[in-house]
Amino acid sequence: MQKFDLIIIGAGRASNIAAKAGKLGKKVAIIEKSKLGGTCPNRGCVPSKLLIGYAQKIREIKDSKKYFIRAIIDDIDQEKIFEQTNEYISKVEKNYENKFNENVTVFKAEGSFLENKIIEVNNTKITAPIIIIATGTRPAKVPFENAWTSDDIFPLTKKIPDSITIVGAGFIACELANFFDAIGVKTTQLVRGDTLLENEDEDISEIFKEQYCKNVEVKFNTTIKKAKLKNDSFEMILDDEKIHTSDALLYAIGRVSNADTLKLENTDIKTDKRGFIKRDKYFQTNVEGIYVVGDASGEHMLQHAAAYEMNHLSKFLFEDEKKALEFKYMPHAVFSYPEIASVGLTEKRAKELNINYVTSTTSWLASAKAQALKIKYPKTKFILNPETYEILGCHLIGYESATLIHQVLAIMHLQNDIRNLKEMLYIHPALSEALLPAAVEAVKVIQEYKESQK
Ligand SMILES: Cc1cc2nc3c(=O)[nH]c(=O)nc-3n(C[C@H](O)[C@H](O)[C@H](O)COP(=O)(O)OP(=O)(O)OC[C@H]3O[C@@H](n4cnc5c(N)ncnc54)[C@H](O)[C@@H]3O)c2cc1C
Ligand SMILES: NC(=O)c1ccc[n+]([C@@H]2O[C@H](COP(=O)([O-])OP(=O)(O)OC[C@H]3O[C@@H](n4cnc5c(N)ncnc54)[C@H](O)[C@@H]3O)[C@@H](O)[C@H]2O)c1
Repeated sequence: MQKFDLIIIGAGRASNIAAKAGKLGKKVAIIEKSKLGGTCPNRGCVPSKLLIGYAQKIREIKDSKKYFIRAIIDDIDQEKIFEQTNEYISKVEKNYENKFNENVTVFKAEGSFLENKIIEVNNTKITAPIIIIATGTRPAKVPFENAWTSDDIFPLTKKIPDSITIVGAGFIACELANFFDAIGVKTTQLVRGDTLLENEDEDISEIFKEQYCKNVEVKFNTTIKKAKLKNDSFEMILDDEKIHTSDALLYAIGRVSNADTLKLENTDIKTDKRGFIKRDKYFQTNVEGIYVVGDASGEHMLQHAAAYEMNHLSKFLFEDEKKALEFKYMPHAVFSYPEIASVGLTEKRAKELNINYVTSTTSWLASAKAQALKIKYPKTKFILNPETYEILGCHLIGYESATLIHQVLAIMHLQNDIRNLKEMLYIHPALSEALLPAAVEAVKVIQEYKESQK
């Protein structure tokens, strides 16, 4: 049996914990069955955002008539787009290998538990007093043979399709369908309900739907009953019995836990109903010394959440941080066209929680920079506690929303009071200034509420 100070299963974001522990002189084993770096740089956030960069540029050119410019796109070199993205992916693993010093042993194989503190990898038994499970998720299984998931395009090794059908209405479907449509692949998105991005605040997802469907062809309230690949083309029968065809079919219908690969039945570790590993506020499973972080916990499924957690866990294990990490506000963004960013409660959630709240929704158009973008829909919606001025939720839709939301986040993290957003100084007429009238309106709404309570 080989003995280590620390074993990590899953070399996604947890690679950073291994590198840090190695530098501190700990004897570390890190086990990875696929590529070092995990989902985000190999088949997730980074390559998908590289693709979205092309889509963004193409959309701007296509929109240029608003600026009295008649621009014609002569050619989009789809091959080059994928070649460059594939090239980025091909370098990830080497970069990660270079993070580790001689104290870190990398096992390139699937790891699983023989018992609570004993792991088997490559027919070797290894043990450590501390084990971190950071095994992430994989795409939900596709219901038809030869259908793709996002893993099949990162890297894309097959022929670029002339047409694609994308099933789903969440993050991945709305980011990738926008991309494929923008680069000239005939794209159809199939949605089983009548909303896109159903977890966003309702007002925001409505605006999104209206704008997004101006570009991407979306069929709502439909599913595929049967699908078969015939002569390099998918023939699909939809639930209204209509036939739909495309070269490729991609499912983006959520992700599932990888915990089923760990042979947890040999341990006392408990999972929830969805198969994600349970943990306490210190990220510890019900077995002492075994921790679970990142997507493997099924809580946030976002890279910045995984990074935040893992950074905290390494301070907790190897420095003097002994407090639990509090995720007060977890933001996210959808990098589609339009772009959405959001933090905290949606109005629907506030209603479900039966809490006292008020809302304010403001257009960005008071800002000259926003006007210069020549789009009318950008909005800021706040959900606020009218007693305390606390920002409970903030939802943005419009150009660079993911960037803009950070000033709201900063206020929420420091001293959460919407009046701070109103009183701060803004550069005129930066796009960020669009949040000033939103804060002014939000404070007014709260004051009107307070008046009404007198
Ligand atoms: C297409 C796509 C786009 C995304 N875009 C964004 C975005 O824009 N912003 C954002 O915040 N998040 C995004 N995400 C989510 C983000 O990628 C994840 O939240 C993040 O990668 C989670 O990191 P992790 O380290 O917890 O898990 P992972 O990075 O998934 O790492 C887990 C690793 O464990 C390995 N593993 C699993 N089981 C075993 C085993 N038994 N033995 C050995 N190894 C094992 C896996 O091979 C994997 O490498 C995106 C995801 C996808 C799929
Ligand atoms: N910008 C970002 O931060 C970003 C981008 C991409 C992915 N991600 C992460 O990756 C995760 C996975 O993304 P995703 O888009 O696969 O999941 P998701 O949970 O965002 O969306 C899944 C979608 O599939 C639909 N769906 C589920 N089962 C279906 C079925 N059988 N038939 C038809 N539709 C079905 C759901 O209604 C939903 O619209 C996200 O939860 C997110 O955490 C984040």
